[in-house]
Order: sequence, then C-alpha cells, then structure tokens
Amino acid sequence: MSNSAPVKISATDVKVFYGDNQALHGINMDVYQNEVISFIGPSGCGKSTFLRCMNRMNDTIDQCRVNGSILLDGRDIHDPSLDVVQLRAQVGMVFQKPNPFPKSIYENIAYGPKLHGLAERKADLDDIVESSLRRAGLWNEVKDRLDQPGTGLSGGQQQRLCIARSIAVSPEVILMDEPCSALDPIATSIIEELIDELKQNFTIVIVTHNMQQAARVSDRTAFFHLGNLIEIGNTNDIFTNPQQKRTEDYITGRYG
Ligand SMILES: Nc1ncnc2c1ncn2[C@@H]1O[C@H](COP(=O)(O)OP(=O)(O)OP(=O)(O)O)[C@@H](O)[C@H]1O
Repeated sequence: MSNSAPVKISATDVKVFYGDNQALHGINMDVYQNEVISFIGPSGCGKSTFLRCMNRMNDTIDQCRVNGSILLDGRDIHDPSLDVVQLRAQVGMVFQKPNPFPKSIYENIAYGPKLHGLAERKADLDDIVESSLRRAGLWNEVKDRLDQPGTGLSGGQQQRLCIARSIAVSPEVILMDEPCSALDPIATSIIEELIDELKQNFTIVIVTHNMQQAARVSDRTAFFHLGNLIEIGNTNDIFTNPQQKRTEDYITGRYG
C-alpha cells in the first residue's frame, strides 16, 4: 500500500478510559483509503477498543470515555452535529460472532437500506439485496431461499450475510473484529478471499489474533501492547523486519 493513498481515517492522541482504567494511551494513526490494515497484539492490549473508536461504538458502553481526535475524510466524528447512525453506516462493523437478525435472509440485508431510505421502490431494494449478497460471495448459495431465516445458515455463511448487511448501506470503511475466530478453516479462507476482493471498494480494518491471517490479508499491520501502538508498517516489514523488540518478541511467539 502506497502511503500516497488518501487518508481515510486520521486518529490523533486517542485515549480511552473504562471508568478509572485507561485502555488506550494516546494512539496516533492514519488509515489509508482502500487498504486492509490489521491490528495485532496480546489479549487486552486495546485493539478492539481502538477499532470501536472509529465508528463510535464505544459510545454504547457505559463508563467508556474517549479523548482525542478522529477524522473521517477530514471531518471530526465527535462533532455534535454528526449523525452517529449515519456514521455507523459509513463505517460498518462485522463482529467476532456472526449476528444475523432473527429475520429472513432478504430482510437481514434490506433492513439497513430501508432505515436509511436508500431504496424507493421494491425493485430497488431487490437490487441492493442481490448486489450486496453477490459482493459478499453469498448470492449463489442463498438466492433460492431468501425468505428463510438468516440464522439457519452455516457460521461462515452467516458471517458473509453480516458482511453483505454492512455492504448494503454503502459503507466506505468496514471494521472487522476477529471476523473468523468462530469459523472453521474453509469458511475462514473464503472470508479472507472476500476481504481481498472487498478492498477494491472499501477500506478494511481488521482485528485478528491470527498472525498468519494478518500476514495473508493486510497491506499494513499495527502492533499494540498495553494500550500503546508500538509499531505500524507494511505487513511484510512488520513480520520479517520489525523495528521494535516488543513487536519481534510477539511475532516470534516469545510472549502473548
Ligand atoms: N466493556 C468494557 N468495560 C470495561 N473494560 C473494558 C471493556 N472492554 C475492554 N475493556 C478493557 O480495556 C482493555 C482493552 O481491551 P480490548 O478488548 O480493547 O483489548 P483487545 O486487545 O481487543 O483484547 P482481545 O484480543 O482479548 O479481544 C482491557 O483491559 C479490557 O479489560
């Protein structure tokens, strides 16, 4: 990934507190448009907390306080005039455990576009449902059973349904919090291939515990430790020639 790509998200001195416990100690990071960037680091180092800062999902957690600045396309996401529902459509999120709504496959995808007024006619909605499922690589598997419950799909299919659901509201960034940790190796490799295709159109930030996955899918990798960003760089450099001893210790399995 060339660092000449436009900056999509710019975080400056981001600090996060859960009550008295400080989880992030001043994170500075630019995320570039159409890159895949992985966050790695030992459990509890703040990867998910920082990911959730990017679409203000931490607002939903009691006691959680975020300081610092996060710009999306140059605009402060904490600006009081910003519509947070709109922000979460622009910066979508896919969670560790697939979480389809208890509705039909069709309704899982159609819900967001209806909420955001993206389709005036049923035919427009049908188009969004089909194109989202196609882009998530799921259309052929579900096109004959769109009226059946999303929860009846396999785990890997459910995760692709959740990715399709986030695509349906035309996001620019997709945040993925360990999206494959509940999936078997085949479903995992399908999602990894999908990430590779999605980066043509979206910026993707992924938290993963699986270092091989970070190495396979991401252009850049960021290593976190104890609430600090220790090192960020091209994935190949981070894995073959890390500049910081703590990064090297982690990727070589000396701790964590
Ligand atoms: N909802 C919460 N309430 C209180 N403290 C929290 C909450 N979520 C995270 N924390 C704390 O913030 C710190 C960072 O947690 P976070 O989940 O961001 O780390 P992580 O690197 O994503 O960990 P993991 O890899 O285990 O998911 C930890 O000390 C954790 O206990």
